[in-house]
Amino acid sequence: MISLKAGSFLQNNSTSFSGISSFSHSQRKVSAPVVVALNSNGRGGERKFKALMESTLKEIREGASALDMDPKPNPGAGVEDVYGEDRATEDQPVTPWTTSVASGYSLLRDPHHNKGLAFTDKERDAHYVRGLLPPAVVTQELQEKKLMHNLRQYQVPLQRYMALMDLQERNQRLFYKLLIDNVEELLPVVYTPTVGEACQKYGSIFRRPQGLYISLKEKGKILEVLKNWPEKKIQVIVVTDGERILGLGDLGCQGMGIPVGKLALYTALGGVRPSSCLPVTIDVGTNNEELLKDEFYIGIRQKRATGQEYSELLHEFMCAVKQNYGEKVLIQFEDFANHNAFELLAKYRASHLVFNDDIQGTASVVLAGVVAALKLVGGTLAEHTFLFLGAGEAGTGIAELIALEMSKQTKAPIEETRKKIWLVDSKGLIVSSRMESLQHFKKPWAHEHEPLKTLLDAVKAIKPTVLIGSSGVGKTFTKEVVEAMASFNERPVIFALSNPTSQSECTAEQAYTWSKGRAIFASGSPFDPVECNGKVFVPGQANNAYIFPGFGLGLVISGAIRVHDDMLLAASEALAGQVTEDNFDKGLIYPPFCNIRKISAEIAANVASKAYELGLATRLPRPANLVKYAESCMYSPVYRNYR
Ligand SMILES: O=C([O-])CC(=O)C(=O)O
Ligand SMILES: [Mg+2]
Repeated sequence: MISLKAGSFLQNNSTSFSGISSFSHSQRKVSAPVVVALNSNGRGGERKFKALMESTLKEIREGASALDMDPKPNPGAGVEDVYGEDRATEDQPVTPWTTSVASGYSLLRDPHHNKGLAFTDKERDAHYVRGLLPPAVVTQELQEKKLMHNLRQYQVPLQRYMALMDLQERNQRLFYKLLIDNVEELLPVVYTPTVGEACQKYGSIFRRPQGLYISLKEKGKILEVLKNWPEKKIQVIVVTDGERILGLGDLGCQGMGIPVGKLALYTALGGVRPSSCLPVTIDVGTNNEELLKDEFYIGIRQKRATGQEYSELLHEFMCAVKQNYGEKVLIQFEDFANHNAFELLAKYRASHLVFNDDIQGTASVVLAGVVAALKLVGGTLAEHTFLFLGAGEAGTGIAELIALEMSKQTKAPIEETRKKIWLVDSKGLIVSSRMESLQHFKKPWAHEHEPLKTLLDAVKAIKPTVLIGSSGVGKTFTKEVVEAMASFNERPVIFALSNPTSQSECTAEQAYTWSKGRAIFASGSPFDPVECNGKVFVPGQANNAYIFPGFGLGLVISGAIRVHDDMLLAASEALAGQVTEDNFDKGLIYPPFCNIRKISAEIAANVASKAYELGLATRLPRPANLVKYAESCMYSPVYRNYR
């Protein structure tokens, strides 16, 4: 039994040699190695293993609990916590059935436990790392200071990205500490816009796999592939098929940067622990000719599979995930092309815990921004008129959520409230005479109007109070468009949502100068503050990064089994509620990102509360104070002491 377990450890971890050698270390001198208890459910075949291990592990168990657990409140003896792990208590210590062992050199090479120069002298002795490090012992804070200093030396954003990815591979806790403490500075590096460039060059900068690759070659074997992933307790999966990466189009297998980046934010911004996160890229080929010809391309070299071949692979994936991780694992769809995104969401929302960030997350964050903006411009939602450029996932997703909220507020049927919202696509204003040729997700927006070809014509005819860009095409909010908005609105609300920065419909500077400083502006990718007529304007970042980490945390802590639209409204309400008077005074419609963990806890609590109300939560009893509970569940990147 032991050899079987050791074998599977060998198979699943590239540290095979160290696994064996330090395991024998552990038999020689049991208090020496770092031992990590992964699970204590004592299931089936593992029982025997547990019994066999029991005597050996007795002495080293103290060390185990020091490493395994985050310093969090104990929800009760023998109680499974939200991470599905049993917590040790005085009368009921954790009894590990699976161990992985790392000490000495392999400990320094293990990003989950490596602390670099922060290993104390005692730890260096106890864990066989003495002499493997230079003599200085430093704090995590000093390491952080040094890394930030080094990062700032790089002028090229992609170099910063690569340095951060290296850090994540080297020392996970330090990576998250850096990200959490410097969120405003580092978000544009690990996320939009730099992550877009990283995906474009992913084949060249690829060093180590950071997630699972499921290609057509894995058809029929997806369950096995999932089992190859070293972590077993997965709670959040972000999956892409790479067909519409940000506004950059089809990047095939190189879209992996997106799930990796999104999940880094799940941990840093939402506190979901890194070991519970799984990035996945489904590779069904790419229609990107340049990539197909690129010798460094890392995906399968063929045109995209479509139709039955595509949906069978996706279905196998969805079933395997549920079979392997259960009902409560969240699957976040990210950057799928429109045609698949809507279909996948509709197909799986009743049977799986699924969430499409581009449709639903973006909708929730924009609704929050619009609600906050109304405090500055006045009027209720239903008193405003909305015009979108772009009728894809983001555009129709936002439009629908705004219509839903309007309908809740006014009690008017949603068919009525939709009439306050107009969409322009590549063929012009969406109107009823185009109904026949429209894709199904555009049909609800085909209102009675004469056909109009351009955005400018539509702006002049519809006279929207709120203009939202979600087209993925940059520079489309021209001077004429912004000036037209400013001609009939005292405070035009303008959201340029497309990512990365190169695809933004206009820049912050353009919005402010062309509107003579009157626009209330937010964008998907970050822009620096702008000075206009002697005044400084701080643009908002209407990015789904405000929502998905807290939203996911809310689902996790309540054990939700399905996503309901009311949860999106709950998330949106919580976010809008975090904008302070002080923020409004500065013209801000989103709270600053530096408070994001607090914001995420509020969002999580509101979402969890809705899950309980709707009877979709399985974690019982409901914690009395959901905000406090959400905060207590958040991952802390502070180093642990290894006794
Ligand atoms: O990643 C982002 O910044 C927002 C997003 O989901 C997208 O643009 O597809
Ligand atoms: Mg996206």
